[in-house]
This record gives sequence, structure tokens and C-alpha cells, in this order.
Amino acid sequence: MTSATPPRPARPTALVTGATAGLGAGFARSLARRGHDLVIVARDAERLDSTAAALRAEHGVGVEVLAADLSVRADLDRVAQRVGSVEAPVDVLVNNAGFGLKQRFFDGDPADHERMFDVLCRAVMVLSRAAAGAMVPRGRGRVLNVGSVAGLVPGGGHYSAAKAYVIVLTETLAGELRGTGVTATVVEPGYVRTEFHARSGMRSGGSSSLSNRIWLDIDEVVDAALDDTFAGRVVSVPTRRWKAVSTLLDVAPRRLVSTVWNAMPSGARRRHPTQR
Ligand SMILES: NC(=O)C1=CN([C@@H]2O[C@H](COP(=O)(O)OP(=O)(O)OC[C@H]3O[C@@H](n4cnc5c(N)ncnc54)[C@H](OP(=O)(O)O)[C@@H]3O)[C@@H](O)[C@H]2O)C=CC1
Ligand SMILES: CC(=O)[C@H](N)C(=O)O
Repeated sequence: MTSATPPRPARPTALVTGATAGLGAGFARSLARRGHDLVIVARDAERLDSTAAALRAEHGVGVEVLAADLSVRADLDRVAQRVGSVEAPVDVLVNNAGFGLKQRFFDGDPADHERMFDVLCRAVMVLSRAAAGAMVPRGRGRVLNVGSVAGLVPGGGHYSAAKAYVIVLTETLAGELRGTGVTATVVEPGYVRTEFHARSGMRSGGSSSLSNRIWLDIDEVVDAALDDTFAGRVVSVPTRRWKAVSTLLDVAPRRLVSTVWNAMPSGARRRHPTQR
């Protein structure tokens, strides 16, 4: 009797947008460690290829590369088709890609604000719907959307409004998915040391003890978010200190919140250059 080696059970597949830097690269690494094959999405094709090679070498998982600018509808449609695939199902969707704008909502190039809406809001909406539509018939799946504590604050510019949209949309989706075997989670990080602030022309925290208490590391955010996602929790606020901040933001007077937020490191950087 031959002892044929049983076929390896197929690994679940996770699709991560913005997977070449910062939190997205952290999500890709952690999901690979947790036994997922990956589909990684970003604009920079070369960086996608090098990220994929490193993930394959370090974790021995399958990695598909999908170069796409989520502000371009045709590109977003390609990603939505991949998320909605029946033949090659995506089991976990991480809507992570995003950026900031260092200008007031009514300042700057309208195209920048439209791009922010397209990437931070429209892409999250389109991909969340594609994922839910494909996952519900299978009775299983996870959607993780990256919001921000800034989404709890009236005063972080267009960015805060975009993140507020992601928070409420995800909570809505989570309610609609109850009982289907599919879950939706929104993670609301505080400040995290990534490329985000440099890309947006903002200063990130220094190395003072206060900065070290305010600023988070990528892995502590990613691990908390994925633990909450796989536990089916709807809202994930990594670290106790930022949980305390988000609780305060929920109950404090809105005008006070806006003033305090803009006095904090990142909010101040969002003030118009002419503002002192
Ligand atoms: N850093 C922080 O303090 C916090 C960040 N967040 C959120 O976390 C998420 C990740 O940000 P973070 O890791 O900090 O940022 P990074 O700048 O480090 O990484 C951004 C990633 O998104 C990709 N990306 C940017 N624009 C597009 C686009 N148009 N289409 C496709 N991919 C794109 C980038 O790749 P490429 O340029 O190749 O496209 C890159 O992989 C964002 O949604 C951000 O709002 C939330 C709270 C705190
Ligand atoms: C990038 C973020 O979301 C952070 N909370 C900030 O406002 O800088």
C-alpha cells in the first residue's frame, strides 16, 4: 500500500492594498506568518516585485503581485475582480492603502482631494462590497479596513472626514454581515512610524519620551488589528493608551477635540503653511 503524501491543504489567501510600505507591508508579513498566501497591491511595480520576493523567501508562501493605482477606476476594477474571484477566492481583504494631505480642506489642488476620496473612501467601498459579495456565499471571510483615530476628530482636514467614512461604513457592513460567517473590522491606529508623514510632507515624532509614548510601531498595530479581525471584533484600537484617547474623543466636546488634536504633532502639521 503506497503511503501517498496527502495533498497540502490550500492556504487561505489575503489581499492587502498598500502592501509595499508601512502598515501594509506589516500586514503582508504578519498574514504570511499566519499561513496565508498573498495578493499584494500598490502602484510601484518594482517595489511590489521586491516585496513579493522577500515574502516568498522568508515565509515560503505564494505571493501574487497586482500593480494598481486605486485612484484610477480601471485599476480599481481589476483589483475588485481579483477580490471577487470564485476560482481563486480571497479569504481576507485588508483595505490599507492611503495617504495624507498637508493642507486645509478648502485649500490646494481639487485633484488632490478627489484622489484622497478615491483612494481612502471609494476604493474601500468598492473592494469591501466585492469582498462581501464573494465571501457571503462561501460562508466565511474577513474584511479589515484601516481607519484612524483621526476619523474620530472634526479637525484633521479632509483626511479625518475620509477616515470617519471608513469607520462608519465598516461598522455598517459588520452589522449587515452578522450571521453570515463573514466579519468586518475597522482598525483605528494613532500615530505610527511609517512613510506616511514623510510622503505627506509632515514631520513624524522625534525620539523624546513623549513622542515614544504617542507614536506606535508597525508590528504592535498590525498584530492587534489582525488579532481583533480574526476574533471578529468590529472596532480595533491598538494599545491601551490610544484606546484611552479614543474613549476621550468619544465623550469630549467636539470643538475642544478639534483644538487639542490640531495642537498635537500630526494635526499641527496639517495646518495651512500661512497659519502660525
Ligand atoms: N502612519 C500613521 O500614523 C497612520 C496611518 N493610517 C492609515 O494606514 C494606512 C497605511 O498608511 P501607512 O502605512 O502609514 O502609509 P505609507 O505611506 O507607509 O504606505 C502607503 C502604502 O499605500 C500605497 N499607496 C499609496 N497611494 C496608493 C494608490 N493611489 N493606489 C495604490 N496604493 C497606494 C503605497 O504604495 P505606492 O506608493 O507604491 O502606491 C504604500 O504601499 C493608510 O490608510 C493611513 O491613512 C492610520 C492611522 C495612523
Ligand atoms: C496618519 C494618521 O492617521 C495619524 N492619526 C495622523 O493624523 O497623523
